[in-house]
Amino acid sequence: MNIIRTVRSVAFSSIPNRTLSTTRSLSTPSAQYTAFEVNDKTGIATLTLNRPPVNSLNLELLTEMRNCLKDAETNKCKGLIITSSSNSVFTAGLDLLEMYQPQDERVKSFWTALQSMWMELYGSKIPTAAAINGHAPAGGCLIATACEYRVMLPNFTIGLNETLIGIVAPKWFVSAFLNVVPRRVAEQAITQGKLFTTAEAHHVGLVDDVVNTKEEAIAKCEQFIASFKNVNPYARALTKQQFRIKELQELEQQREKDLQIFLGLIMQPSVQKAMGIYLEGLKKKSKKQ
Ligand SMILES: CCCCCCCCCCCCC/C=C/C(=O)SCCNC(=O)CCNC(=O)[C@H](O)C(C)(C)COP(=O)(O)OP(=O)(O)OC[C@H]1O[C@@H](n2cnc3c(N)ncnc32)[C@H](O)[C@@H]1OP(=O)(O)O
Repeated sequence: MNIIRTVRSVAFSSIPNRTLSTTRSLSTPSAQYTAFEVNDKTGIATLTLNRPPVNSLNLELLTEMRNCLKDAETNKCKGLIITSSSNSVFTAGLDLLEMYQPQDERVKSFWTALQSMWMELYGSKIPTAAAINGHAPAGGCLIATACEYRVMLPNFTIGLNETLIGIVAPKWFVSAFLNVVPRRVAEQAITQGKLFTTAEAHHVGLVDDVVNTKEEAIAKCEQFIASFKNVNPYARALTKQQFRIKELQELEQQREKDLQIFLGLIMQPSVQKAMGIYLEGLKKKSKKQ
């Protein structure tokens, strides 16, 4: 048994407030794209996405995220904060290269990993918060809306822009978005593929707060998590479940169908063509910078 395994077995509810070190890493030695740390004093876990240049969500990153989410719950962390190691991108959403001219088995594992990660995050028993310290299009917005609280830094963008790429945001992407913004705003924005600026996102309620630095964003998330300190965690988890069970059950029961719909859509020649053009545009823009 290595040190990391020993740490993993610690339940944070049993750690007194006066532990010596500030944070401890729970990342597995094989973690490539994430850093996962727990603050000894608060018991709050921070999952930092770290896949330069833009944290695009590939199979490996999604799998690591899911493992961290499970660990946070198993270790009875007081809450979980998701953030990014980049100064300008929270996550660029799904890795388009996983869906463009994909390999059969890999693309299936990729979508299945996305479903699993989302169900783990959306259904997490512990309080979850997103410190959005950069752009959060599409899959980035999906992660943010799966959390219970969002705080964002100024002058970035967030939203479900799938229609601009010629793809469709699945129902479970939409339902989480609908939890935080009014239906009318959601329908218009998602059909337009609208990316909201931070200020617009705050105005429509897509993010709860706006702050100027990553440190302030983390502090806001900690405050949100601390707001449950007098609440029974079991009662809290069951109450949260009542709000979220419908979407979770729906996806759980329809996982295979959802996968087949995804494959059917992305494998259409017109969709592949649109994705290719979009990727080309991103590459051209990146070369100009
Ligand atoms: C009847 C129907 C029922 C419903 C059916 C549903 C079926 C389901 C269908 C499928 C659903 C899929 C859902 C998809 C969700 C997604 O998340 S798709 C991804 C969407 N993401 C984006 O559009 C963001 C694109 N990226 C950007 O806009 C910018 O990169 C940025 C995030 C704003 C950052 O800008 P900047 O810092 O300037 O970086 P760049 O220079 O642009 O990029 C650097 C390199 O990274 C590459 N890249 C960027 N984003 C991605 C990405 N998402 N995937 C892969 N690669 C990406 C970019 O090309 C650059 O590469 P190089 O040129 O090689 O350096």
